[in-house]
Formats: sequence, C-alpha cells, structure tokens
Amino acid sequence: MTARPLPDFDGIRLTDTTLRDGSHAVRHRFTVDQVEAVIRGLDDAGVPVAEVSHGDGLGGSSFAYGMSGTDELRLIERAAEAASRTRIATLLVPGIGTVERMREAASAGAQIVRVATHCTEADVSVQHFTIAREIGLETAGFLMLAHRAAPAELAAQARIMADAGCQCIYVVDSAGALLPHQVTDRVDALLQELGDDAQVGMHAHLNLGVGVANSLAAARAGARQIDGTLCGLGAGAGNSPTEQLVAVFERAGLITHVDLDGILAIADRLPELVGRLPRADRAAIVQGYAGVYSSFLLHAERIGADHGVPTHELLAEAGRRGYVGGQEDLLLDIAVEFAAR
Ligand SMILES: CC[C@H](O)CC(=O)C(=O)O
Ligand SMILES: [Mn+2]
Repeated sequence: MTARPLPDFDGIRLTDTTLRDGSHAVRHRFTVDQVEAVIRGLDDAGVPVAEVSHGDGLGGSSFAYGMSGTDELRLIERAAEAASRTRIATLLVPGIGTVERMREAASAGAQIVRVATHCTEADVSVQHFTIAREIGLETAGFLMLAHRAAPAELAAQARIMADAGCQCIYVVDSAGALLPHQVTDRVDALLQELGDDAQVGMHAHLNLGVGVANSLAAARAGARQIDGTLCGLGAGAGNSPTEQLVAVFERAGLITHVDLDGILAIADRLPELVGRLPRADRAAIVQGYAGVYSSFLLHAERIGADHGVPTHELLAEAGRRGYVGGQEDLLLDIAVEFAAR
C-alpha cells in the first residue's frame, strides 16, 4: 500500500452536496445562475467543499435517470469560477460515469472526486481511485445502502477502497434507513479497520427523521467528513440540512469553521432559488423503513402515477425485492405486475 496524505482539516469537514444530491429534487434542472448563487453563499459562509454534478453522478444525464437541464461540466466550471475558497467535488458511479468524464470534470475545475459503489461492490472502484490519484484529485469513496452490510462487512469493503487510494470512506445511508446506534457501529468498524490509512465520512438521508442525529453520532464516533445539503434538498426525504449540522455541531463542541449566520442566510434563500423542497411524506418514510435507495422516490411517483399504483406500495415492494441503486427501471416491472392484479 502506498502512503498518502489524508485531507488536512482541523475539525469536522462539511461537504455540501446541494448541487449534486439536491439535483434529484429539481429533476436535474439546475442552471448556471442557480449554481453560482448557491456556491457564492456556501463560499461566503466558509463551507470547505461543495459537490456538483448530475444527481446520479457524472454521466448520469440519460433517459433512465433523467436528462440534465444544463451539462454538468458547465455547472462545475461555473462553480469553480464562483468559489474563492470552497473546493469543488464531483461524484462518479462506475458504470454510469467513466474515467474520461472524471478527467473532463477535473479540467472543468473539480478538485475532489467521490466514487460511489453499492456497499458490497467496492472492487469496481479500484481503477477510478488509482487514476484519480494519478491526476492529482483528492478522493473519497461512497459505500451506498450501507444498512445492507453489517459493520464488519462494510469495513472489509472500506479496506478495498483505501488500498486503491481512497482518502476517506463514507458510510452512505442512501435509504435513510439507519438509526444512530447502527451508524456508530459502522463508523467504529471502519475506523478500526482503516487506522491512519483513510478518514471516515457520513452521508445521511432524512427518510426516518434521524439524519442529523445520525450525522452527529458519526462525528462523535470519529467520522471527519460529513455531508449535508441546504434545507435538506436531496433525494428521498432529503439530506441532513447543512445549516442544521453547523448549529448542532457547534452546540456539540465540534468545530466546522462554517459561519452559522452565513449558512443560515444562503439556506433561507434556497426555496426562492429552487422551488419545491423534499419532505418526509408517506412514500419517503416507507422508503426509509423498507431500506430503498432514496433516488427511487421521484421515479416511483412518476411510474406509480402512470400505472395507477400508490408510490409507497411500489417502494415497499422494491425493498422486499432488494433492489440497489441503478435499478430504477425495475420499478416499472412492479408497477405493471401490480396494475394487472
Ligand atoms: C448516485 C449516487 C448516489 O445517489 C449517492 C448518494 O447520494 C446516496 O447513495 O445517497
Ligand atoms: Mn444521497
């Protein structure tokens, strides 16, 4: 294993993913003007990292996942121009995004790449981490749907990412299904496995209403990088709101270096900038309860409406069938089956 420096940051490093995970909630229609306004607000508040891409990561613009309103490379470029101290991250799911797209994102101004895989398939990220480090990108790894892997199994997958050059491995609660003690167990297991080889991060969703508590549990257990989005804008019931994380961490004595007034100011402006915000409605709560990938929600709403099947029934069945991220199209099979009954 090659020695590599860990991201240097004193305290908890927040990554705001409004312009990536939040993209699901606006059906991937972010404009350059919205990106510029959000980045300026985050930058003024001192948020260290902001993530930008299609909601499903680089290359996600497609019929299956939803077409981007504006090419994500233009959004990344504008974000990098608008930021004076916030560093721009982007996300890549191997198989959706390519190494070539990652290079283009780096040329457009991304300095950090976060490579996301299903929680038992870290091996598909090895090539991406190797090349990302070669081209000088900082790296993070996402183990998605982390509730589906026991702590020891998740730690073994984190080891694969760390050995490939990943500097921070995230417990990603894609379904908003984890409870605080389950987050603590997973962060503990990763820290024990990784030692000084990589940091640990937490990405939480709000489907069961405990996203902020989960983020706090992770930070208290030793996670160094934590994700949020302004007003919780994101897939499913949304993400831990960045502005609440700043307030909660300050109360808990954890340093984020983000200015609370500044982050509240840009969060306050978000509804006027983007419109509809996600909420924990019946479908989103069932989604968390059934452990279903959060970005299935709007696909399930659309497919359910087309076939006269309630969204929450589609999602509950997707949970029973154990679908993973990328299998959004299989919701259609359920809808057709249910509609025929
Ligand atoms: C497309 C990757 C994925 O949506 C990452 C993420 O935010 C999650 O799993 O929650
Ligand atoms: Mn997410």
